[in-house]
Amino acid sequence: MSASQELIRIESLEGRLLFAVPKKGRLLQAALNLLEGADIQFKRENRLDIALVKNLPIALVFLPAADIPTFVGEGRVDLGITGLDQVQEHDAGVRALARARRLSNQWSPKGDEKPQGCETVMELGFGSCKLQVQVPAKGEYAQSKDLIGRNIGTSFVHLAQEYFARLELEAEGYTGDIDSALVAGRKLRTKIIELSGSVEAACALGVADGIVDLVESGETMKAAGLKAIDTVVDTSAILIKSKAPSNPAMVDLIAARIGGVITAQKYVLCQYNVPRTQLTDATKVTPGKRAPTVTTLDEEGWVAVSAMVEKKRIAPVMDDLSKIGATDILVLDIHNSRSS
Ligand SMILES: Nc1ncnc2c1ncn2[C@@H]1O[C@H](COP(=O)(O)OP(=O)(O)OP(=O)(O)O)[C@@H](O)[C@H]1O
Ligand SMILES: O=P(O)(O)OC[C@H]1O[C@H](OP(=O)(O)OP(=O)(O)O)[C@H](O)[C@@H]1O
Repeated sequence: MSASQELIRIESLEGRLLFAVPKKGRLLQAALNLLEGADIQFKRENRLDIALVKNLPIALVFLPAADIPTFVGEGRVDLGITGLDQVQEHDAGVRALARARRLSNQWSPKGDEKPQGCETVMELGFGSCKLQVQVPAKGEYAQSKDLIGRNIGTSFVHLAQEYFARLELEAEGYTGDIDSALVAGRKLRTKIIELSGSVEAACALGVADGIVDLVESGETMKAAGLKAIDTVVDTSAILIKSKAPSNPAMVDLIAARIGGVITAQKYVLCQYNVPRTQLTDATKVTPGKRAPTVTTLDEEGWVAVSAMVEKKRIAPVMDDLSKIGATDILVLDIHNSRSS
């Protein structure tokens, strides 16, 4: 792209809310599905990492999931979709930088003028996995503390540093807060080795004694001959916003739309008829998200009930309703929803 085309693009961002979306990897497709459900319409040109939204004053910015907390945290981008693990790693990095500044006396108590950091708006219901400490399945290490003083391979360097600092301090009987201990210039005995991918290979290749990496099904871990011995973070995808968004009303609108899509994905609508005498029992089975809707049927002693039920619970709920005497039980998909 020529410099002038680049300029036109940057100018066309003016007045638009910037929304960061993972550009590849595990979160990309689910994030795109959410945007589609929220009717955020855009066309991503080949190789361009910015896409203007056609029907709203928004621009999507496609970034690596690991960088999104930095852009949102510094207020360069208003909203973002990424993993909680990435936000926590970023926050741990900010703490490490602050400690390093204090140690070198470059720390100013006033801090920067702009509010830093990002806020979680909501969990998005995908990208669930665990950041775990893993060791060779047939090796000598049984607990994380056995790895103190050893080599640890990870892409989550700052979380791993804090995790092992805490372990080392516990092993020494230290009960104060770890930040003060680290600010006091305490050196980590465990060596954290930064790796950018294929972390599971590090033990077999002799680079590391243990690793800290993500586990979902456990297939990759098993294939590499590793086992998990502790969890550092239980993570899933989240929507984050900057502490000083350029257009708070637009942030709220997008959050409400995305929240509606998530609710629609999570719930089904269950409708049934039940004798009025059984209504109390039936509404205990289907209390609804807020409350069930009950209408009188054109048949003496019967009512019709309609309630939202979590998709994953619908089969036992239908069994219970049948036992109570409910009939004509229907389950309907919810296309979209809005609760406020
Ligand atoms: N196996 C998994 N199951 C579910 N979610 C995952 C899984 N692996 C990663 N994630 C989530 O997706 C985020 C991005 O990971 P992913 O491996 O897709 O990154 P990436 O941008 O492709 O980077 P990299 O080039 O380092 O692989 C993670 O931070 C985590 O929140
Ligand atoms: O427990 P599992 O279901 O096997 O998933 C875990 C793997 O998924 C992620 O990697 P990904 O496949 O996204 O590739 P990457 O190593 O390039 O990040 C993660 O880093 C693990 O390697």
